[in-house]
Amino acid sequence: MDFTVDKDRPAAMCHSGFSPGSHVMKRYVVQQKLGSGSFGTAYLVTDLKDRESQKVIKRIPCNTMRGDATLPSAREAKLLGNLRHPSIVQFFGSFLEKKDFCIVTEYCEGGDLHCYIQEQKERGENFIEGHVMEWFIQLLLGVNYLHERLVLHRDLKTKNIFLKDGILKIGDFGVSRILAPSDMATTITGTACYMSPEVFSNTGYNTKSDIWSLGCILYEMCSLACAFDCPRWIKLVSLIVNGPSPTLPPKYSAELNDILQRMLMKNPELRPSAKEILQFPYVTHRGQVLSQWLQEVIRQDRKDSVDEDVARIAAAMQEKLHLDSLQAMRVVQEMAPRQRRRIRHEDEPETHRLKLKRAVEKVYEENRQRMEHNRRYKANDDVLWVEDRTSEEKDICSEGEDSEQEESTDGSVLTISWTLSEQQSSTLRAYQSCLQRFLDSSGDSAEIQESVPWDSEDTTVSVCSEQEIALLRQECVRLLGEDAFLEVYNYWKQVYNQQDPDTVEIEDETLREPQVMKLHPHPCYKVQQLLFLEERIEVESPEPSFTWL
Ligand SMILES: Nc1ncnc2c1ncn2[C@@H]1O[C@H](COP(=O)(O)OP(=O)(O)OP(=O)(O)O)[C@@H](O)[C@H]1O
Repeated sequence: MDFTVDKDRPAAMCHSGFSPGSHVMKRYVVQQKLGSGSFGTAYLVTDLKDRESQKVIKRIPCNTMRGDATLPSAREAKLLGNLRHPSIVQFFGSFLEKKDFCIVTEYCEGGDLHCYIQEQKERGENFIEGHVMEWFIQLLLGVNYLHERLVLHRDLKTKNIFLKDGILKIGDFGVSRILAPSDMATTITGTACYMSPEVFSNTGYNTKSDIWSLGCILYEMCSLACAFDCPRWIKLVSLIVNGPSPTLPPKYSAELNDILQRMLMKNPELRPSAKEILQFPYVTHRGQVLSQWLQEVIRQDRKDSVDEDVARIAAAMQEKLHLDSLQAMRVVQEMAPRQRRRIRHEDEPETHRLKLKRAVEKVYEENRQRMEHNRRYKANDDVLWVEDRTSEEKDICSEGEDSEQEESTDGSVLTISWTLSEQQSSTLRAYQSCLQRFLDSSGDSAEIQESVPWDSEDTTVSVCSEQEIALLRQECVRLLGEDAFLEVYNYWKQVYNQQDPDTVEIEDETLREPQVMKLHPHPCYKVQQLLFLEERIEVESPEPSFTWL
């Protein structure tokens, strides 16, 4: 449903890229291309000036940008660097490479949430509620952080959420700002199925519009399908604006479904803020369980690293003793039989050494067993989560699970998916302290130090202007070429001029679907958006003149 283009992309849209092994800005070595999206191409790179860490460079052709937007874009990019939160993909900087604008961000090795959900869908299993709740809380903390700083994301979707060290991170919010710092292009041309009703009625995009999108993401995490989806733009709009809100599958709790319904209220004023959602008793309870569990994992991890040190020392001692014994044996072998008999009686130090060796072996074995016991971690999954299963879920999940699980004091089952690396453990510590701070302060925002003054005071922005529509039209022409654009545009215009564009049977020969729509569905979908917006701008009243279902 969104406009990700790669294979589908017409030749006109292809642009220059980095080749693997090449150096960029004498600092980054390109490892591989990660993929292409609507705005540009993402590459995995090694940063030679930052401990050879892995980062992502997103290369955006300047012709994708609105007008001469590079200067404001650079300013926006600089401001993005001020945002630091465990649930937000870190933005490192930007530069111009030839004629392309490049932004450098943190690399999230777990890929994006969209792919993760697709894989789960292929397995035919839903995520359990504990898993969804942990992700949801991570996203709420990130969105709350942005909103407290008066920053709107404007393009929240599963493709813009990444997994790193088992934590979900909101990314790509910079791209929309950087591409269109002075207008709202991305608000109207973003991914349609996450758009809120107010975007279509042109009453302004605000923090509550992000909440709507987050609600769509919550639904998708539970149902493994889009909350609102339809191949026809006009029908999709009608579903979002007037259709009923979807409900979660019955396996999820009434509390979670209630939260979803509140996030998907058609009237943005009735939707709760991220902070309010975090303060709902059900979410707070889950947050507390999660925070305690994280504390335990961090404590355990510290203890494990001490245990590892003890084991290393024990092993070194054992090796030293072994070498000493070999040395002693060689000396003894070189002796005459009489000499050997004599020293056998004087062999007190050797007996002492054997005792010491046995003691060290015992400590070593104890340590090994303890470490094994402590690591009741599963290595087959790339996600960190606390299970809080119903007994039925426990039965289902225990089939085929060979990892040991422990009941915590409040009955939740604790599971961690890996042995923590230094980086993972520091991410978890940052996340735990951020969650705990929120729980302790009940969301008190007095601590905000820096503010990123992008969005207006009330963080409401208009969503559509004639200029925007002109730009969208230009983009459609660029993507499809003039002739194909006109063919698709005229086709949809005629379809929409029918009495009920949704149900009309297209019998008229002149209304045969253009071939290009099959070849390049994503750009053609944009043409539908264009028509919708043109219609919107023509009418004075905020209500669209289409026949709504
Ligand atoms: N920080 C990152 N860490 C890991 N993978 C990333 C990162 N940023 C982007 N990617 C991956 O690179 C690919 C291209 O991403 P990009 O953001 O350009 O497009 P998209 O999000 O797929 O589509 P669109 O731009 O239409 O939203 C995707 O597969 C995405 O998962």
